[in-house]
Amino acid sequence: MIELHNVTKTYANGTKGLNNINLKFKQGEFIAVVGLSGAGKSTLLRSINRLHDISDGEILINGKSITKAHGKSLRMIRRDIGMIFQSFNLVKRSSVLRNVLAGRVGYHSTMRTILGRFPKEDTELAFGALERVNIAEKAYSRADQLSGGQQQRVAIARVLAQEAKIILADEPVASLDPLTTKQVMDDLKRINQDLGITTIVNLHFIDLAREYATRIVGLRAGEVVFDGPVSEATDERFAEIYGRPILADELLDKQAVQEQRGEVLV
Ligand SMILES: Nc1ncnc2c1ncn2[C@@H]1O[C@H](COP(=O)(O)OP(=O)(O)OP(=O)(O)O)[C@@H](O)[C@H]1O
Repeated sequence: MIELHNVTKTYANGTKGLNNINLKFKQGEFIAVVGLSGAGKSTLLRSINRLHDISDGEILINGKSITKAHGKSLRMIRRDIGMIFQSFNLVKRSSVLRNVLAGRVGYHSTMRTILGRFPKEDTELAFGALERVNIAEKAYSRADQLSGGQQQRVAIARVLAQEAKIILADEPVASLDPLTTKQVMDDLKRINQDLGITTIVNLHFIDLAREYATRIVGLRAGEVVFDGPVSEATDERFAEIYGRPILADELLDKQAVQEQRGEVLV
């Protein structure tokens, strides 16, 4: 369970990234967070694993306050939370396997991980993770020799090797083409269903959010303006929330169709 109680994040320049947010996410949920650019989606995800310190309120992860934790207890809470980024965040010149093993650093001493001495069980875990996202054959390739979709799968495998109980994915498909986007979203969904990992994904495309999530949270100007099941997250409802109709570039399928036809997006 992830609980946000009256969470506000004010940046140093006075901008309110989040304004008095209250949310609860149950174990195993697949949540899509949607909203226009600047709505606070990244701030929300980065606050949950405390990449950002919040200014007010409290965030609890399985009953433990990540807001108040420090030292070893903070590291222990963070070990259960895996992060996936738009830009993959791999060590490009390292092998795929080494990148996936990086998910194990929270379990060992710094010296051991610097020397790259991971136990045999970790290597087995890493291969299992790569198999789950269907790229075990790439284990010894250099990360930067892989396509964007494959690199994002390595990032997913790294989170699996971490044995994370929560996955936070910040626009994980924003750098990918529509076909690869669906493959990566399929991986995230399968992992969510097979392993019961709570998954929170920031998405730009509303139709993609509807296709994969079970619950949608809509943000506007740092506030929750929608929180409900996919069935209620209609284009009409979002048009109301955004104060204007949904644009083609907010729908993946429409965008793909228009791109194929060589049409200009409106
Ligand atoms: N480091 C920062 N300093 C000051 N303001 C920031 C900082 N990071 C984000 N903001 C502001 O906080 C608000 C929320 O930003 P955030 O990046 O969370 O939005 P977002 O919904 O993820 O948007 P995008 O899809 O463009 O990434 C915006 O007004 C943004 O300009």
